[in-house]
Amino acid sequence: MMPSAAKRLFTVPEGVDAQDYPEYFGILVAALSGLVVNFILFVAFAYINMFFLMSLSVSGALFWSMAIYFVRKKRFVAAVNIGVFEMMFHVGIMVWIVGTVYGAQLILWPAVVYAAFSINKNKLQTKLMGYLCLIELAALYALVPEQTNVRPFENYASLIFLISTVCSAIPLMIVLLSIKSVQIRQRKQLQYRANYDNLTKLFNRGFFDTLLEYDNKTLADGGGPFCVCLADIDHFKSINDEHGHKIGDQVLVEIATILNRNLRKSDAVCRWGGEEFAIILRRCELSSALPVIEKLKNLIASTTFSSERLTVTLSYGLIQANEAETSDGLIKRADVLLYKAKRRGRDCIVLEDDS
Ligand SMILES: Nc1nc2c(ncn2[C@@H]2O[C@H](COP(=O)(O)OP(=O)(O)OP(=O)(O)O)[C@@H](O)[C@H]2O)c(=O)[nH]1
Repeated sequence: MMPSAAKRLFTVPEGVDAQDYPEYFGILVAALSGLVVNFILFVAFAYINMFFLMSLSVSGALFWSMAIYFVRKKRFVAAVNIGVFEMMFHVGIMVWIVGTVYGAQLILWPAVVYAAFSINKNKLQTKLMGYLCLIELAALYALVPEQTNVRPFENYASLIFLISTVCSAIPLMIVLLSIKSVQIRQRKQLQYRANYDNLTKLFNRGFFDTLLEYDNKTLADGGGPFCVCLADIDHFKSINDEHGHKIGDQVLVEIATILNRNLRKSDAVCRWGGEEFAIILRRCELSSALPVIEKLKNLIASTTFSSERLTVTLSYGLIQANEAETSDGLIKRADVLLYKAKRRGRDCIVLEDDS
């Protein structure tokens, strides 16, 4: 079982959005790794009585603890800056004392990448910190004389260099993979927002247009027939006016759920506009589409919506797609029928041959 302090540490603080989780955990894991590394260094230096380097590890641990504190306080930029500063400071002094042969300077590579971590950090600050790390790296190579005789490490230079390489590569990988997961999550979110309606989670109009064009092409290429239905909530304005927008939103979401659940997987439903929905019924003619829409109409009419237990009806315009018809033409035909349904007193389905 995870001890309660560790559990608390990995419990995301209130106010951190799900989209910021990779950033939060990336910074937290990097800071915890920094803390652990400094602890190990402290023990190692204590073992060989190197008191100054021990105190350096203590200061390093303090900086990483501060970084953890800031990330918990949702101050991601401050946490990153403290981490980068710790790495620069620590590496600079270490290399000044023991030289470059032991590879402590390699930790500046993950520092460059870590500098770019927080999304909220401005570009100039990120660039500046990255370049400072690189300038420090170059300066250490240029100014610090090579030393291979630092006691008691004189016979272990290549082994310590290998350990430094691994210890630099691991945080580099952690930071790069965290940045990658932030990127993937953001791309998925963008794709979702481009295709779906935020409130009802149905397809949005833009994506529906694309589907409709595809279905038109399929029909022209000899694919099966399909139907399109436009449906609009009746007197929705009065629901908003009498019960408020929040209840109006609830009604929209609940209607969307009914439409989605009661259509086949191969059909498609979208939020066409404010209180209007569009449906594609695939591989069916008007005679089989009508009972489906009638079923939806009856289901909605017999359901009570929202916490206010409202009854709601919709008006419907239903058409079958003709060959060589544009998406715009299809929607216009369905819209004319929907308008007719409204004029007929609402809560009804209108087809083209209805007089
Ligand atoms: N709550 C909520 N209301 C919305 C949203 N989008 C549009 N509306 C409302 O939907 C209402 C549409 O009103 P109208 O176009 O007059 O239509 P109606 O009252 O449904 O009347 P008919 O369509 O003629 O039956 C307006 O009051 C809009 O503010 C939304 O996302 N949430």
